[in-house]
Amino acid sequence: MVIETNNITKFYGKKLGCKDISISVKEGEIFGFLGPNGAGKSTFIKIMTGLLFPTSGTAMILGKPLNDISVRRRIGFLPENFKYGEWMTGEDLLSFHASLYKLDKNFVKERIREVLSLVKLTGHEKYKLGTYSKGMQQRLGLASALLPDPDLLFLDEPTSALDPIGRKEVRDIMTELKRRGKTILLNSHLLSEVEMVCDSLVIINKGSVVIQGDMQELLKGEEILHIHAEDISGEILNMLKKIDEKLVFENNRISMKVNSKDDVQKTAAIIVNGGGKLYELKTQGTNLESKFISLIEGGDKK
Ligand SMILES: Nc1ncnc2c1ncn2[C@@H]1O[C@H](COP(=O)(O)OP(=O)(O)OP(=O)(O)O)[C@@H](O)[C@H]1O
Repeated sequence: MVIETNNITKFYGKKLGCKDISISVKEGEIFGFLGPNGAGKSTFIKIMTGLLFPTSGTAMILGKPLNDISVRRRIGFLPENFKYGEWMTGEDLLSFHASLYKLDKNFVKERIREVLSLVKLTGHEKYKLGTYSKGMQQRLGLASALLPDPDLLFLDEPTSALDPIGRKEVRDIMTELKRRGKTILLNSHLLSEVEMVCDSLVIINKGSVVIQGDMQELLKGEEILHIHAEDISGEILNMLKKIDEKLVFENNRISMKVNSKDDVQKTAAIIVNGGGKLYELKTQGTNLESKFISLIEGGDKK
């Protein structure tokens, strides 16, 4: 495991930041770290990157305990809403960060050339940051986090301010980094994006873990069936309600939950054998957004 935490808890005085967070992040995966505003995500990321001390709990990062300073060189961090001086050029910024990372001077130029190429900013390094678009600034932030060639990257909302093209560019970089064997912990509110790139995820709410696991596993199972049919009798409806008692029937359209492929086939048979005219039947898997909302809202009602 690249990250293994054990009951990480942080109190700011009496105020809870996060509580008993135990997660496992595997090598080479993109791990989604999700939760509503104020859930405790930034608190946890700050603890992992050494910017905050936990009140209690332990963690191993890249095989070393949390407070081991040697690990910091192997970690890259792109904070949320970072802001750099507009008067600097891209090259100035990367050189400055390379000196903070204490990179070998003989190797800095070559490394800057590499990270610029990775984030597709080659040729822009002599321009001032004030002339960069938000997408370019974000990619430069990523380039800076990549300078020490980290094994583990923490990305805090890397695409929230970007348009769809900018998001795709950052997504492509994440995929390329994963291809190179890097591990990424991604904090994002853009759930469709998380669904596209992440292998596993954790959702936290009010400081605590609500659910965690493999993305495919978490989204497996329940599917929604959308049906267009005419001549749906009360008898057909009653039989369909045995599959989903909360189904919705309106204007010759039925939406219902099914748990297996068998249920899909059974549904079609009930309609056709009952004399209904079936025009369309399609399945839609549970998406991360609906799962997220049901978990968070369900938790709030408790
Ligand atoms: N420096 C601080 N002092 C006191 N309370 C804090 C501090 N930083 C965060 N908190 C509190 O800790 C809780 C978790 O905040 P945190 O910023 O970690 O959440 P988050 O999930 O990152 O939220 P967002 O998605 O809005 O960035 C919140 O209730 C917040 O008010």
